Amino acid sequence: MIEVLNLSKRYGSTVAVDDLSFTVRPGQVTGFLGPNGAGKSTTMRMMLDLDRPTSGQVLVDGTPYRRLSEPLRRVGALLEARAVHPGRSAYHHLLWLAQSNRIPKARVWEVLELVGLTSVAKKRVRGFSLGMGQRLGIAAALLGDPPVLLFDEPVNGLDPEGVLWIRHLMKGLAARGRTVFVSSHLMSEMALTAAHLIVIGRGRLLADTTVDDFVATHARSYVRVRTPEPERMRDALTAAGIPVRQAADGALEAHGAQAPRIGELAAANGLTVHEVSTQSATLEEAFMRLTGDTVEYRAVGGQR
Ligand SMILES: Nc1ncnc2c1ncn2[C@@H]1O[C@H](COP(=O)(O)OP(=O)(O)OP(=O)(O)O)[C@@H](O)[C@H]1O
Repeated sequence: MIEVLNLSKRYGSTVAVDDLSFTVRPGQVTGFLGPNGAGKSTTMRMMLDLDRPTSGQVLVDGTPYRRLSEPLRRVGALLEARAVHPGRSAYHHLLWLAQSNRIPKARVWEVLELVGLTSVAKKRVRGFSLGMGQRLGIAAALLGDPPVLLFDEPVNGLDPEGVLWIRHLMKGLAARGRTVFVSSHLMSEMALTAAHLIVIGRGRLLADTTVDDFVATHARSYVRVRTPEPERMRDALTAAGIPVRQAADGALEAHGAQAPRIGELAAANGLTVHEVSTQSATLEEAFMRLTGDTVEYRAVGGQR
């Protein structure tokens, strides 16, 4: 379990993390979301004592990180910019980490196998692709078989097979009772991986809830209708009290009614329809709606 307690971090006049409190529980994958600059990496660094809080604290299974003995056995972490000596091999990098935490040598080969790097274990890290570097970082996180795991953008640089692998890995770890906390900008992937979400914006907590609740609360499903007579269809929907708007491609979007009702209305009015499809609410849409006002960097004229 990870407890974040009234955590704040200032860099000069920038408030990176602002009185943040939440708990990450074992047995499920918890996603950590927020726009660029929201304070996710800063929060994760403070969880690992790589950055000192201005105020507040983080407890890992009841203890601050700096007081953990053999920390790799308690918390495994993949942070975005992981420092690996480029002249070292993957094997020697992991061996060096293992020895500092009294982890047996055999475990090094085990994690190399687990992340699929056995065949390049003795090659220098300098020649590694982005994806191989990610796998090595994940191997390091798993080395001490810790109960708590933090991953900052773990699918960064991974190909589709790698993305699928990490999804199964994280879910598997959670299913075996681990605490798994993972940040990502890939909403579709997060929707498939996480059960719970912590969402922050400008360093503040915006949501602490299940993925299903989050989507249901912040995004709405609607029915998309294409017809050669959009004006008549719009009138029929409006007369039935169903709010409707027109999409950029000319299709109608009917809100607050199910597809069968729309089909029945079309039939009752003698309207031809070419499409009546339910558009399910997505995590991405919910995220955009909730965090829209907290986005720090946005392209001029950018569409949301
Ligand atoms: N070492 C630092 N010195 C000064 N400001 C910093 C430092 N680290 C982070 N910040 C600032 O703190 C804020 C939060 O940054 P942070 O990297 O934690 O956000 P993030 O949510 O991880 O963003 P991203 O999604 O882009 O990785 C930003 O405004 C950033 O510019």
